Amino acid sequence: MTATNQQARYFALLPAAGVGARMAANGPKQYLTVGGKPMLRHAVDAFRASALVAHTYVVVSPDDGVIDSVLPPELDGVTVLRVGGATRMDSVLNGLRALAGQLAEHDLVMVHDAARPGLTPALIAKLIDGVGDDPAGGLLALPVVDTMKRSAPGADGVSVSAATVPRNGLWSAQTPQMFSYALLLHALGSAPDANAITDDASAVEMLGLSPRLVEGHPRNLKVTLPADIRIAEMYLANEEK
Ligand SMILES: Nc1ccn([C@@H]2O[C@H](COP(=O)(O)OP(=O)(O)OP(=O)(O)O)[C@@H](O)[C@H]2O)c(=O)n1
Ligand SMILES: C[C@](O)(CO)[C@H](O)COP(=O)(O)O
Repeated sequence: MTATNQQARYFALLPAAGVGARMAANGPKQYLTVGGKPMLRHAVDAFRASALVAHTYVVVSPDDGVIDSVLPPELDGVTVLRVGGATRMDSVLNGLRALAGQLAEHDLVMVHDAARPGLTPALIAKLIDGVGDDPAGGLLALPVVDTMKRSAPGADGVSVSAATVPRNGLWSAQTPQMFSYALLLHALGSAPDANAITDDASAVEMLGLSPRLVEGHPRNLKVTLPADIRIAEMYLANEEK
C-alpha cells in the first residue's frame, strides 16, 4: 500500500542491531532465549497480536546471521530491515529512511526496543489512547519511585553521593515511543549530537516539543544486565491483560 492521504496508520519499528555488551552473553542479547523463545520475538508477537498495528519492521545489522531463523521470511505482519547502524539512533534513523515512500508523513511510528520483551497489546493500546492525536507524540514511562543520587568520584575510586536529585517529576522512559513518521524523521535527522540522543523523545524535545508521558508497566523493563533475564521471565510467565 503506497503512501497516500488516508487516515493515519500505526506501525512498529524495533531497533534490534545492538551487541548487548552489558549482558556479556555469547551473542547479541535480543536472541537470548527468554520465556521460551528468542527475546525479540516477544515484542514482535505483541505488535503482531495488536489489531491496531498495521505492520512491524525490525532493524538488524547488515551482517546479522540469526534473524531469519527467529523471524522466518514467511512470517506475516513483519519485515526485516538490514540497515542497523553504530548507535541505536542510527539504527532507528536508517530504518525510517528505508521506509520512505511506504509510510505517509502522518502515519504513526512506535519505536520499541527489541530488548523489552514484556510489551503487551494492552500496553500498545494504552500508549495509542494516551497520545491520541497530540502532534508532540508520546512514550510509555514510569514515575521514579527510588530516591535519585548524583554520583561523584570518591577516594580509592569509589563513587560517592554528591547530591540528591529531587524525585518529583522524574520519570523513567520506556518504549514504545510514538511519533508521526515525518516528525521523527526530521527530529532524528536534525539532531545536533547523536550521543545526546539516547531515546527518540529526546530528539523531538530538541525541537521544542513536549511528548506525552503515558504510564507503562514494570514488566516492560529493558533487559540490559544478566539479572534482568529472571525478572523478565517472571513477568512473561504472567501475561497481564
Ligand atoms: N547500534 C545499535 C544499538 C542498540 N540497538 C538496539 O536498541 C535497543 C536498546 O539498546 P540497548 O539495550 O543498549 O542494547 P545494546 O546496545 O545491544 O546493549 P549494550 O549497550 O549493553 O551493548 C536494543 O534493542 C538494541 O538491539 C540498535 O538497534 N542498534
Ligand atoms: C530508549 C530507552 O530504552 C529509553 O529508556 C533507552 O534510552 C535505551 O538506552 P540504551 O543505552 O540504548 O539501552
